[in-house]
Amino acid sequence: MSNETIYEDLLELTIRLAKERRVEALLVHVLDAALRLSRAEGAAIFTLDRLARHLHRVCFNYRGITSANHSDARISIYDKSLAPNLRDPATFAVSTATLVGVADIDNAPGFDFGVIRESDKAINFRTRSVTILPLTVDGEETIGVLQLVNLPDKAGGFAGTLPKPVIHPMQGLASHAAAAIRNARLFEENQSLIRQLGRMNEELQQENTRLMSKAAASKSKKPKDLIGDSTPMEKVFDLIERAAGSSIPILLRGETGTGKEMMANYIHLSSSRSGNAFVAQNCAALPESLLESELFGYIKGAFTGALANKPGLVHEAHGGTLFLDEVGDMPPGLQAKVLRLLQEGEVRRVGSTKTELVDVRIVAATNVNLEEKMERGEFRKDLYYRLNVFPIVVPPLRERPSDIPRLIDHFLTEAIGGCGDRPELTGEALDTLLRWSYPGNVRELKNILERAALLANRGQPIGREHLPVEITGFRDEEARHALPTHIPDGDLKSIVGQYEALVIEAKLREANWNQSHAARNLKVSRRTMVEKLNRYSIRRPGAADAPTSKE
Ligand SMILES: Nc1ncnc2c1ncn2[C@@H]1O[C@H](COP(=O)(O)OP(=O)(O)OP(=O)(O)O)[C@@H](O)[C@H]1O
Repeated sequence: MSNETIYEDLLELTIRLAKERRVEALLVHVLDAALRLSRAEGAAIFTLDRLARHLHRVCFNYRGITSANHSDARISIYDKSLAPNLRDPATFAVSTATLVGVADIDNAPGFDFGVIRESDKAINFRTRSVTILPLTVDGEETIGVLQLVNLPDKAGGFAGTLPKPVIHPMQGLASHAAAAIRNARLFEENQSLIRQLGRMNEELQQENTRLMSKAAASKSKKPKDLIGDSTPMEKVFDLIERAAGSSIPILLRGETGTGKEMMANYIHLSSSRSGNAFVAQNCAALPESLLESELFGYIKGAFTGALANKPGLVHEAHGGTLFLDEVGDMPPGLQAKVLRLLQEGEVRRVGSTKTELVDVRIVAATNVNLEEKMERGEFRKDLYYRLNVFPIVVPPLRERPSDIPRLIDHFLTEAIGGCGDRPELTGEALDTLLRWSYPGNVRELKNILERAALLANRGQPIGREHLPVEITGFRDEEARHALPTHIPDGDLKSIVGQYEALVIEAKLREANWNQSHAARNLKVSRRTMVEKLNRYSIRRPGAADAPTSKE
């Protein structure tokens, strides 16, 4: 092989190595070039592991039998007594960073060729001579060895070593190969670190999002005076928070006094509109014409007394929230106007021919059965469907008794208005409050406690005697169903009559003396109810007349 060919080969390899970033492909190039240059029968590359304890054969080409995979073939750098293993020619070359050339392995007593013979057996090969070049980077760090086997000898056999003119180029090849292998490994490590970092980054981002949503949830704008941590109320708050981000209309449903207005306010506070106004209007409180001018405003001269233009509540709520309480009682004429506001965002002031655009979110509330009203033609279907996009039902207090203790605490603190100590409750009074069914819901509890706080002497606890007779007249649910301990003498009809009177009275108290309500609960007609009230002379405490008329 001429010098020119050698250098051309080396140049080509250098170019290839510079381009190749995959370690395996690079090893194959190095072996090819080494075989061409040395004309050896086989070549292999061994590299040191991270801890420099073993040499691993990572690639070989013996008479065309190749492998570029990490194989199990490995040689220990240290012997059992942890001294460097200098008997094996490869570990000797790597430990001393010197070239080893053995022309005949059967006649080289200084070395142990056990590993070579073992691997020969595995591939049915016979190694005669071996030349091992250390793979050293920058003349400092040895990362492995290049092993050439069966170099040609002058006699045409394979007992040769590297001819002198090839030693130098071969060492050049080894040092290029060492640098390229190290760089490719660094590149692969970098890639895997980048992938690892990417995965860690993704995990961090997920964790961050989780923490942020947790923080957002704990930064909930729920006002402090909005009490409720029972499961039914948690569900309500969850729905509110879900809907808060959008501007869809919300319909709050629930009995009177359950806190619908407070919820409406909370919806507003949780939304992006919280910087603008929250405006509430009770639709049952005003006659139609007044309600219209209140809601939509008027222009000067629209009616007697309209001395100047006046904006309506919708204008005031621009950018914010308009709460329409008792929407079920909205007069039919106005329902069409509210529908237009909902659909187009358009309003027209009383007396004006011009329409204006406003941006308001509508939250409506009702304690009546809108579906029944719709059936009776008292509530527009289109408005119903438009309002009922996101209904939230606020449960009655009797369905969330676990909220009662905190509500009691809250209202008693409120009742003293920051003056003096909050009154205590006797166990009996607390028991009574916990057992009551609250037809008037939270508002009723609030009223009971405000009254009791006034009645109790300062410094004295609130007892049963400070609670309304309507509620102390009751025993608990079980007692109501159990037979009384004393059954009066008499015939069955009169005994049952006495119980009937007691039951009717109890139901009336429960319904706040609303006869129709009590009749409905007892599933009797109102006429039967009135008859029985007269028969048993039942009347509301404090009422003078006979109970035959309307409530
Ligand atoms: N969860 C609550 N925490 C504290 N106070 C409450 C709560 N719910 C209701 N209240 C109080 O009860 C009273 C009635 O509440 P609100 O007016 O919001 O009820 P509502 O359902 O809108 O009643 P209505 O249907 O009669 O208009 C208010 O004084 C309110 O402060």
